[in-house]
Amino acid sequence: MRIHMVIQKRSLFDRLLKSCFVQSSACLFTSSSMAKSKFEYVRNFETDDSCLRNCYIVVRLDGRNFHKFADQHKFTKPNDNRALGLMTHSARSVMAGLEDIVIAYGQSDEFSFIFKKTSTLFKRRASKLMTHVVSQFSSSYVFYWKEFFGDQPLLYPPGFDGRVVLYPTNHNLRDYLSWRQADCHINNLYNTVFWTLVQKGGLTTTEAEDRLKGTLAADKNEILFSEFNINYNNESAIHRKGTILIWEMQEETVTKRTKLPCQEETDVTVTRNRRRVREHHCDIIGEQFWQEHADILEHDNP
Ligand SMILES: Nc1nc2c(ncn2[C@@H]2O[C@H](COP(=O)(O)OP(=O)(O)OP(=O)(O)O)[C@@H](O)[C@H]2O)c(=O)[nH]1
Ligand SMILES: [Mg+2]
Ligand SMILES: [Mg+2]
Repeated sequence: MRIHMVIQKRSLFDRLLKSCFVQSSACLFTSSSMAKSKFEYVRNFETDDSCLRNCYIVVRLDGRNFHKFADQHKFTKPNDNRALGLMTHSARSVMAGLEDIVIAYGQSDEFSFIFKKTSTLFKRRASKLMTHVVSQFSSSYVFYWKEFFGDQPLLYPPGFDGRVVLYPTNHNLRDYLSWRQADCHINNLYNTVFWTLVQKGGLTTTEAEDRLKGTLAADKNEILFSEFNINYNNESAIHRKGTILIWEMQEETVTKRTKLPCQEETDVTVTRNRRRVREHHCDIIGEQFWQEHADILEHDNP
């Protein structure tokens, strides 16, 4: 009985204390619109992560543990076009929402988004830029999953990591993109030979691995050509080169039904130029792509 009383007193005391606290803190917020709460100082713990001016801002995301994710969702080997299509569709959704992205490049489970040098989006704060890109991409990946994978259910929520890298010159940025495309080429050539040896050559995965140990690109091309009559250069460009997304002006013709005063309703054809994201699967290491799309890169600073 005594214990019960003590507990009751204690909870009454707690409630009183709580109500006092709520009233006093409410006071802090409402007494004057200029007043700041005593907690305001914690803002100062935030660090300034704004990206250096005059640099391209690259946000690269990459699927978390996609080796396992691909196995569990029965991705075809070495390349799954449903998976690549979904990656590209999600990247388009990122670009559509963030117009300062001038080019994006994707392969395998990764995508890089390049913001123009002069972008002032989110005050160039790295964390804001990166989280917007990665969250928009991730939610799109899940949202559009069924459109690409049909009856294959999504078994668990996939995750993507993100990083921000700054490149001060066009030369650096082009080398960055060349690095990613070279990576795509190296991995795809290896995977193509590896899975051809397994799927068409009847080798076990261990035997195929042993066979490829120490081989150069020329050796891999030779195995494909002489043993399987496959010319690697004729393999699909999306797998060899990856995916490049850029903005391009596209003429769009729409028919509108209009009615002028004192006239009957008529169909009027209107043509306008619209900015659209276009997909390419070409070489971006050489000069040609950059000459054909000279507006992507800004002039280097003097
Ligand atoms: N079968 C198949 N697997 C793919 C495809 N695209 C990506 N993957 C898998 O995804 C992996 C991506 O490589 P990484 O990003 O280096 O490795 P990860 O397993 O995602 O690991 P972390 O990125 O470090 O979390 C590849 O090694 C493949 O196993 C595809 O089209 N088909
Ligand atoms: Mg990954
Ligand atoms: Mg990867």
